[in-house]
Amino acid sequence: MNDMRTMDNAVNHDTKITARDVHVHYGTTHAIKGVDVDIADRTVTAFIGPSGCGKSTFLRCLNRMNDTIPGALVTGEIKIDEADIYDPRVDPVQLRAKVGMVFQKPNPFPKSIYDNVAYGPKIHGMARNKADLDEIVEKALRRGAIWDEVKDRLHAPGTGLSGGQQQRLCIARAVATEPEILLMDEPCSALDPIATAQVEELIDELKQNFSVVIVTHSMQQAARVSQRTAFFHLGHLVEFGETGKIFTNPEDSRTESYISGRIG
Ligand SMILES: Nc1ncnc2c1ncn2[C@@H]1O[C@H](COP(=O)(O)OP(=O)(O)OP(=O)(O)O)[C@@H](O)[C@H]1O
Repeated sequence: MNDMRTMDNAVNHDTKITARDVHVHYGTTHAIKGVDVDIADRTVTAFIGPSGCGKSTFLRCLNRMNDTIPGALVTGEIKIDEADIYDPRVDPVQLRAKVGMVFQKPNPFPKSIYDNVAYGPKIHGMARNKADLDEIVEKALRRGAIWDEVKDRLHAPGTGLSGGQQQRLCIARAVATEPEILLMDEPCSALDPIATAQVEELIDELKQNFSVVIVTHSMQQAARVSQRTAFFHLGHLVEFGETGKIFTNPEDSRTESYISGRIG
């Protein structure tokens, strides 16, 4: 692992997240086994690996979403910008504003398009008045690459949009609180190829401002959108490095088997 980290010169951004010896247990299931990783700032990092290997579990460690799962126990150390996110003084709600999340299935609130995006900035006291809030909503919808499609129907329900539009609305909602990191758990798995291409293009733009970590079942997607890839297998982070290298010249035979379709 250490060799992989130092050999990986493809992205030179600073480290945003460090994880050391992270383990996750769900009751008697040991889902994550001693993961060490450094995730770079303003970079797309993909988590790949066979079903059940722990990708989503590890992703949820990064904004303490596992706290909400009864019986889940996370140990080890995870730091964002050198600060331990599991320190008891950290408020998980504030943390999740800084580390936004987009889920597999688009999940807009049963509210208007405007209110979906305005909700987070409102509860975090980001707007002094209505004009401020309007500006925040517009900026987020633009960053979500959906402004042009919704600007004339901001007060229509978010649930009335197409699946791909709903997912971009959810991305706009996630970026509205000005997070620094965006976690995406298979964000395109419910989308058709056109909507998938739009979201992938958006992910590419988002990396200018955010660290993006994406769980994907599609190796093609990982290759298209990410600069770094982590391959998980049976709860271990087997290999982590520059995406091109992972897909063309992996070090570990398990990675090789997975990318060539022999496991998974
Ligand atoms: N809420 C939970 N309660 C108990 N066990 C869980 C829970 N979530 C995940 N697990 C277990 O932890 C392990 C890792 O699951 P996880 O969903 O993180 O894998 P994954 O790689 O994201 O899988 P997939 O690609 O199928 O989504 C599996 O054995 C799974 O059954």
